[in-house]
Formats: sequence, structure tokens, C-alpha cells
Amino acid sequence: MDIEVRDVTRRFGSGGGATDALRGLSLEVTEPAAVALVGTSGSGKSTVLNLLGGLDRATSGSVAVRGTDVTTLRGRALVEHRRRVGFVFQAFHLVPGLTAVENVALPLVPRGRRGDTYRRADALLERVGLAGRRDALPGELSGGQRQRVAIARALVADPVLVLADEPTGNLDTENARAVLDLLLEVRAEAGATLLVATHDPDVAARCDRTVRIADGRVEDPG
Ligand SMILES: Nc1ncnc2c1ncn2[C@@H]1O[C@H](COP(=O)(O)OP(=O)(O)OP(=O)(O)O)[C@@H](O)[C@H]1O
Repeated sequence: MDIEVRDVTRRFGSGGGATDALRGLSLEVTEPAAVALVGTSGSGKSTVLNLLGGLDRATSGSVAVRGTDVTTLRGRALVEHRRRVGFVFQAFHLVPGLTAVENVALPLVPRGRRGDTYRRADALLERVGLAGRRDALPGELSGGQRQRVAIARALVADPVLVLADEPTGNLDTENARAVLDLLLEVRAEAGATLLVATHDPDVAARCDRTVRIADGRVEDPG
């Protein structure tokens, strides 16, 4: 089982001001696939991604990635889990003072030899068509190029899971299509599961499966 989310709730705040972002959400992905999470703004898509990536903790329920219950992880084990997950965000989230290759290598920095790390980062940059821009800073790249760097960074540490939150939201139609093509291709090559939160019906249509979230739960397809 790649992903098994069971009856998860996530409450932000407390008392009268509390918001229940997730209200008993369950989701299974049995084998590596590209899965679109769709639903209106505020339905809970980003919250699901954050829980799976170990960036946030469920209030109740269980969140398992390849058999590991993320909700019980603490300290070093949680850091290790985050390292097995690649993230791609709408706003790219590259480090502005680092070059493209340095940004891609970032998830590998705490381990491995420097030479190996950069060889791997360069190979990924080549894969996303940016070998020639390895020494460019994010500010010198277009939006589509920045998202390609972010995709390379998300894949550099051989993740089992790639989480993408509106990855094409800041791109024009042509760049959005090219970036999505690339994301789907590299996820298939890596044999990782991709979960992509999106408002774009074209993005959802290109995934293997669509999960619709409404009011913090998976909406019954029936
Ligand atoms: N840190 C937080 N503190 C308080 N409320 C939060 C927090 N994060 C999310 N929420 C609330 O939880 C609900 C779900 O938010 P979430 O960001 O998961 O929705 P979403 O489906 O990703 O929305 P969008 O499509 O606009 O990105 C919303 O009502 C939101 O306001």
C-alpha cells in the first residue's frame, strides 16, 4: 500500500474559533500512481498534502506512507520521512541566493560526498532540460524554468512520494502543460506516487485518478 489515510481529522485553533480542516478523511493509493486532489478552495487539499509530507500533524486518525504511520514519527525519524518526500509548490520555493544546481542538490546536502551530490543534481537538471542553466540564480530564470528546477529538486533524493500543491498555478497555459508533462514523466520513471492538489481540470484529467474533497472529506463518487 503506497498511501493509507484513515479517518483523519485536523482541527486548527480551539473553542469558538476552531476550524475543522479535515473531518474524517480516508484515502487509499494501492500502488504508485498520479492522483489529483480536487475540490473548492478551503476544502482541505493542502492540509492532506502537509500531513502526508510530515509538515503538519493530524488531530486524530492515521496517515501511513508505504507502511510507516507518519503521525507517530518524532525527531530524526520525522526528518528521515520528510527526506523521502519531494515537494513542489505553486510559488516554487527555491532559495534565491543559491544557483539552480545548488537548489536541486539541497535535499542531498546532509549526506553523501559533495562530488556525487552534484553529479546527481546535474543529471536531474539535464533531465528537466536545464543543464545549460545550472549556474543561474532563480531570479534569472522564467517561471516555467523555476518550476523545472523545483521538480528536479523534488526528485533528487529518490522519493517514494511527490506532493505538488497547485504546481502549474503560476504558469501560463503553454508552460503549465510542459511542466505537467515533465512532472508526470519523471514521477513515472521514479516509480513514486504523485499527489497533486489542483483547481485545473486539465491537470486532473491527465492524472491516473481524481479524488474529490469537499468539506474535509473525500466525496463519494456515487
Ligand atoms: N494554519 C492554519 N490555521 C488555521 N486554519 C487553517 C490553517 N491551515 C488551513 N486552515 C483552514 O483549513 C481549511 C482547509 O485549508 P486548505 O489550505 O487545506 O484548503 P485547500 O483545499 O488547499 O484550499 P486552496 O484550494 O484554496 O489552496 C480552510 O478553512 C483553511 O482556512
